[in-house]
Amino acid sequence: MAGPPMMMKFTKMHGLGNDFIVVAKEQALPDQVSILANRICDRNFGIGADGLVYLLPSDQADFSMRIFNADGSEPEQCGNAVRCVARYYFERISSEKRELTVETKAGIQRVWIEGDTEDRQVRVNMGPPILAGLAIPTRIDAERVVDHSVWVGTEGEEQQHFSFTGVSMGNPHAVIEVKNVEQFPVAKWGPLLENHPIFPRKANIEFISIRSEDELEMRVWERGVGETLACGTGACASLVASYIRGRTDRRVKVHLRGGELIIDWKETDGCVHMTGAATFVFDGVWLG
Ligand SMILES: N[C@@H](CCC[C@H](N)C(=O)O)C(=O)O
Repeated sequence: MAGPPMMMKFTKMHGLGNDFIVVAKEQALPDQVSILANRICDRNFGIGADGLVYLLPSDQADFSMRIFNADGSEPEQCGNAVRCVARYYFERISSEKRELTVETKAGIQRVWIEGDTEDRQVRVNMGPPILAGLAIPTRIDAERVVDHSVWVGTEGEEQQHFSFTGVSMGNPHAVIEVKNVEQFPVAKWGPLLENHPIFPRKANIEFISIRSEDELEMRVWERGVGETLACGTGACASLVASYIRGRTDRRVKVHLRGGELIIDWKETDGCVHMTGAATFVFDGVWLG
């Protein structure tokens, strides 16, 4: 661990409005990186972002990525951040190859840089979903957690019933189908579900409405962040849950508040591929 940076160069990027402060060319994480993430992601007193992302050296892949949520917690995975740092690496560090490998806490991922600068898309193989209850993790000892009932609310207050399907894409997700996701009070029920004791490491909560067998709408309450405009792993989890519940095909377009992602759960190897935009916003210097 290195000492805290006084001045730190960063690049602001986003994947469909899921925004990150990307820090590259450091050799190691600074001390107290969680406190830094919490301060720097603050939208009033910091730069403002959903997460702080470090692009670091790796001896197993082209580079490694560590991400910290806005509350300072470190998730295992982040689909939109992987796509952002892959684009960063390709355009700012080495454009030698369009197929890259990225080491994350959830394993090594393969990423493809597709299209021209104007219309650049980034595809990532997010690996196979984890469906076993205890592995997601949930407190349910079952091979799959499909349409499992939970009640949320506090004693004396309004109680609400939900049916969720559990999926891990390296990080834990609970997917809930609702009638009209656009009108759904995500900020009311999201935090109660995120912190429900059925999820020992909390969970990201996706609320979805199915448009057709190949299109769905999704809003997300992210663990450690709150409602965000998009979530890559959440979109993958939503497709997996919808397919195993017989509600969609294996390939869908996911409409998020910040844009669209194409999610494809390949029959050949059981891996979930995600394709979408990753966008540069600006470069800056954090004065700590
Ligand atoms: N926005 C992300 C997921 C970020 C991590 C998440 N908040 C967690 O704690 O698991 C994505 O694009 O996947």
